[in-house]
Amino acid sequence: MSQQLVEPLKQSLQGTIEIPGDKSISHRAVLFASLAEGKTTIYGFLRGDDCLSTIACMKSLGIKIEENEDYIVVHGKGLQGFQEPQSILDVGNSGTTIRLLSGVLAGQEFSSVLIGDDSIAKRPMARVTGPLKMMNATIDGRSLASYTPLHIRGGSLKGIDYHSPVASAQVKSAILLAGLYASGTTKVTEPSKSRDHSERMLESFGVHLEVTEKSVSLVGGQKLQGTTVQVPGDISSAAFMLVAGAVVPGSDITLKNVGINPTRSGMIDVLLEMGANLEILNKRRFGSEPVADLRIQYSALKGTTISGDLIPRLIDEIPAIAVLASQAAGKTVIKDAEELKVKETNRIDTVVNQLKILGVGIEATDDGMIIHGNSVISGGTVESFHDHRIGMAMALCGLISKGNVTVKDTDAIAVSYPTFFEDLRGLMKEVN
Ligand SMILES: O=C(O)C1=C[C@@H](OP(=O)(O)O)[C@@H](O)[C@H](O)C1
Ligand SMILES: C=C(OP(=O)(O)O)C(=O)O
Repeated sequence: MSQQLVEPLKQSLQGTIEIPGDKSISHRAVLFASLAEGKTTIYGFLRGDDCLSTIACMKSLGIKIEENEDYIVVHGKGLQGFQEPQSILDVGNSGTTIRLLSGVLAGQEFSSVLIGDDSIAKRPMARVTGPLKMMNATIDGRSLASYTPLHIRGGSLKGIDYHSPVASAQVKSAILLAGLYASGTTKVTEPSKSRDHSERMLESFGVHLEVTEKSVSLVGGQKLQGTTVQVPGDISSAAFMLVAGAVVPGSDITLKNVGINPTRSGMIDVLLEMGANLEILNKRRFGSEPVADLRIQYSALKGTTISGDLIPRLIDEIPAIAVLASQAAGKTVIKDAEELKVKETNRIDTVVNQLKILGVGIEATDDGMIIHGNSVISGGTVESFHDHRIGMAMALCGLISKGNVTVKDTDAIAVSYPTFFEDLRGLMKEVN
């Protein structure tokens, strides 16, 4: 098993790095480009394990994808261009791949089987297979298609007006993708707005959608046209570097080309609320997505409460936020975040249990956690449990601990941020 020893820093973090491509947007770029007619060129694609799983699945469905160092080219075949896969489609560790792909496969007359790793086997699929079955897809799987392996045979779909019980962009996107194949209109309404990358990107491929505060609808049969996509840096990866800059004394770092889509930027709101010295510089657009450079300098922080509609805007950043909160003055309360329980691990349990091992004052609650600030991180050995975000959060602790922190199973970090340790080391080199 891979592991990394992180030693307490004797210096501050300084310098500028470019954050790797956004994982959510990279998945969508390959998937939508495959559904489109003609060629799509994607710049800034994240070569993380999850997005590579999406590429592998699209190749198994007969799509030609050229992978170059700086860009990839997808030769889309249109909505009806996929071929029946010759073998099982393996999504690895990626919830986004299996859920979005299920929406596409629901529109295909052929049969496909989807599996993933041990983590995927525990993640709920009924939230996607339920509405897809309402649209007429035939889907089987463990516990009535609640868990993998999933067997999907689609075709002849009808549009639905679906009220999702969870704010989930994966659910919303899967239904909208199936909606492209359905007769009539498909509409999804959510309890709070989830990330809207699918809506923005479908529009740039030429699809017309009706968007309101909490709902999206589209009419089936619309064609996608190949285009060029420039993927912004992933704010969920940037979050770990932002926390490092905020908590390592004397630090001053700049992260370039970070996506600041308002449905994803809850981390920025939280940092500012906690008193971080954060500047949002050089705001501009990469296609339909807003980006900026983020400069963060070490400063005193205070605890906060994070709840309600803010949660979907920072759900993947909570492991990083827990580390940030451990260094703030006072208590930080995170609530309404039950969704953490169904990520790569139960992130309420893994964050709380691993941070406790390192000496952080932290308690789990039913829907989140309470983190006690001014915690002294003593050091020790912790595990990622093959959850990339847990691995990175624990590594951050090593930078500010009294003793060394050993993080086990750090290979998992390649799921979303393959150059994490390299980038951190880069910021250590450019020293005072
Ligand atoms: O659509 C996406 O790209 C994602 C949506 C979120 O999941 P849910 O849709 O389950 O909320 C997020 O946690 C995940 O990392 C990526
Ligand atoms: C939950 C995550 O991803 P996915 O659902 O795609 O596995 C994540 O990246 O934190």
